[in-house]
Amino acid sequence: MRLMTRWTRDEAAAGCVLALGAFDGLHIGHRMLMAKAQRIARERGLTWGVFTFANHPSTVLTGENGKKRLMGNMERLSALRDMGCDFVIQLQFTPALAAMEAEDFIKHLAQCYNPSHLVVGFNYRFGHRGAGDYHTLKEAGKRYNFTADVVPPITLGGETVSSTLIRSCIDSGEMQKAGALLGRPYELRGEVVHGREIGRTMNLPTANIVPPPSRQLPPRGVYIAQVWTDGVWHTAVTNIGSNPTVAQQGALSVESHLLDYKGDLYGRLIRVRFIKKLRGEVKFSGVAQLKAQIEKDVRIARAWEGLKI
Ligand SMILES: Cc1cc2nc3c(=O)[nH]c(=O)nc-3n(C[C@H](O)[C@H](O)[C@H](O)COP(=O)(O)O)c2cc1C
Ligand SMILES: Nc1ncnc2c1ncn2[C@@H]1O[C@H](COP(=O)(O)OP(=O)(O)OP(=O)(O)O)[C@@H](O)[C@H]1O
Repeated sequence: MRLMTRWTRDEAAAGCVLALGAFDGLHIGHRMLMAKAQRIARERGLTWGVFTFANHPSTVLTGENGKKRLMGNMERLSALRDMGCDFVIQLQFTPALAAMEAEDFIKHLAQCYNPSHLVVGFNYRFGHRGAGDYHTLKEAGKRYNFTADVVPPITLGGETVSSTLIRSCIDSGEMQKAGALLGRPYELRGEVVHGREIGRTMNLPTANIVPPPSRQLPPRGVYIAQVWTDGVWHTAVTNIGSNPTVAQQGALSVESHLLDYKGDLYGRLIRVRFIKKLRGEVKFSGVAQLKAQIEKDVRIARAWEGLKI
């Protein structure tokens, strides 16, 4: 899979099928759209690619920090590669790009990548103040020699799937619903860093990661989780919080106790998948009470592991 990060003419892309969008999280709606782009490309013997942005457009459009991300760029690129994508055009969304008129945007797209077909969703907007939509694309295609397809809303349980809906599920701890909309459990990745090393004194060692501030975090509390390390998924209990029982003003940490795992994880890359929220974070009167509660959390996770409920 090739990665392009600039608006430059790319002869190799000529004639391709292109899927356009912000594509944060690669949820089941995004995947349906991409499956369509891939199917059309394969039927016509063409390559297919994704046109997207390295930063979420909201980082420029809202003037604040923008929407929290459901996926890091590396994670997204590796998922797109696994989906069989031939190339990704991942540009920086800048104020200049936000100010580009819809017609100019199409002109740039046509001149740089010369696609023969575009695939967008029903609510895709582009150009200054979101003036362009799929009608604009279809019309412009007559002049720039491409056709365009629009994907109708993909829904789940009567709701239109969207990155916004998934963010709000994660924000309220509805991890099972978030997982259903994503088509996989919500995941954070990171290198295991050193904590206070109190966990091991309770016989409950934890692997701590520090997700980037740009990532959407589930609310503070304890979760049944799965942790990936060295190619194996382990059932785990994960706490997101500041450990009020043992810390005065602890920083927020994401720490997982892997069931039935012995080994040194410091410095390793782990993936933490959030399956189900069990409870909120509690300030216990002492370490003994905290330990008893975590052991209870572990028993629930073990029962889940047996049943996979
Ligand atoms: C499953 C799980 C649940 C936890 N629940 C709480 C909690 O409710 N209250 C709390 O103060 N700390 C909680 N903790 C955090 C512990 O205080 C922390 O793991 C312990 O102090 C070890 O920290 P360390 O990794 O910095 O050594 C929890 C940790 C885990 C793994
Ligand atoms: N549920 C869906 N059904 C069909 N197409 C979709 C769906 N969700 C997104 N798309 C399309 O996928 C592309 C990427 O859209 P985008 O990343 O803005 O998705 P989104 O989930 O709607 O995000 P947000 O909630 O942040 O607006 C667009 O072409 C969009 O129209």
